[in-house]
Amino acid sequence: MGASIQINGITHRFSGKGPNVLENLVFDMAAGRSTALIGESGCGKSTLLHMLAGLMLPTEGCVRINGQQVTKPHPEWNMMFQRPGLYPWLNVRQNVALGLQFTGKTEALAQRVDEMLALVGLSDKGAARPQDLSGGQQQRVALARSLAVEPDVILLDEPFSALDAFTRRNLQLEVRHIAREKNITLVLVTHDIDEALTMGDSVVVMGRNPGTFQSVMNIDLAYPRNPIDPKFAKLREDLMARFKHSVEGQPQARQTSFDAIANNTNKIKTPAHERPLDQNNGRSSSLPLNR
Ligand SMILES: Nc1ncnc2c1ncn2[C@@H]1O[C@H](COP(=O)(O)OP(=O)(O)OP(=O)(O)O)[C@@H](O)[C@H]1O
Repeated sequence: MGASIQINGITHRFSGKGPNVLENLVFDMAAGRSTALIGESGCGKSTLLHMLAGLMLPTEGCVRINGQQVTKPHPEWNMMFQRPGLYPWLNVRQNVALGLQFTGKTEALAQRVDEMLALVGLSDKGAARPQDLSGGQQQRVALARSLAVEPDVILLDEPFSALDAFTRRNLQLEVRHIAREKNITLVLVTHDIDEALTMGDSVVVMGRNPGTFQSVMNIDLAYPRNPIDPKFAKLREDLMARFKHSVEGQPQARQTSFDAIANNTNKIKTPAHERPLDQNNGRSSSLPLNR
């Protein structure tokens, strides 16, 4: 399991004469790595994620997963959204089984569903209806459904943003732990700097108008990561500075965006951690550094 992802010179316009929404994005993700995308609202994070999922094709360039050009969705490249997307007329077990049924992986289905429910800590909720579960439990069901098909890739579009802080943190740790155990490649879109630092092996900061990759930070911290660790705090400070730089670099800089992110984090003043972009995974990259 696990798949490498190549973002290969992606430029995108929604209409022929419209502006570039994304411009010349280049990035490689190794199999089993986790990459967090952060950036101002409207910089194109979700658009890019939809392209990784094969739900949308770029105007120029392409996405390759394990070397194959992505032209349509694939059952083993799973997307999880802010809303869990469960079917209310099915119980938890039936919701988890759905992914397996869609992909035709019905061998030992009941056993597989049991395993997945145990993995996400919901063994006692199989007969419950989704609407009788908490928001965090519903996201766990969605996670179990995603994991059941043994995905190579999970794409997360702000999946925990509607949850309370405690549940959110537990799920961040659990999803990262499970993905590491199963060598699943993760791509996470988030507005939450601590979430990016908790879950990402790399954090990519995007700029807006058009959407570009501004800088990449490799996060050399052991898992599980703890926001009160001084090293975590240093990385947070650096990432905040990079994010602020990306906002100020925009033609129409919007300080409010930066403030919104800044208010999401605990501020601890420490020197910045730096790692050059061209050391990313030991590969060269054409992304511009933003310092
Ligand atoms: N179907 C569409 N047609 C035209 N423009 C679109 C379409 N979808 C998105 N856009 C525009 O593309 C840009 C990027 O949108 P996208 O949703 O990818 O940004 P985002 O970074 O995910 O934003 P947010 O953080 O607010 O979710 C925005 O300017 C948006 O208005």
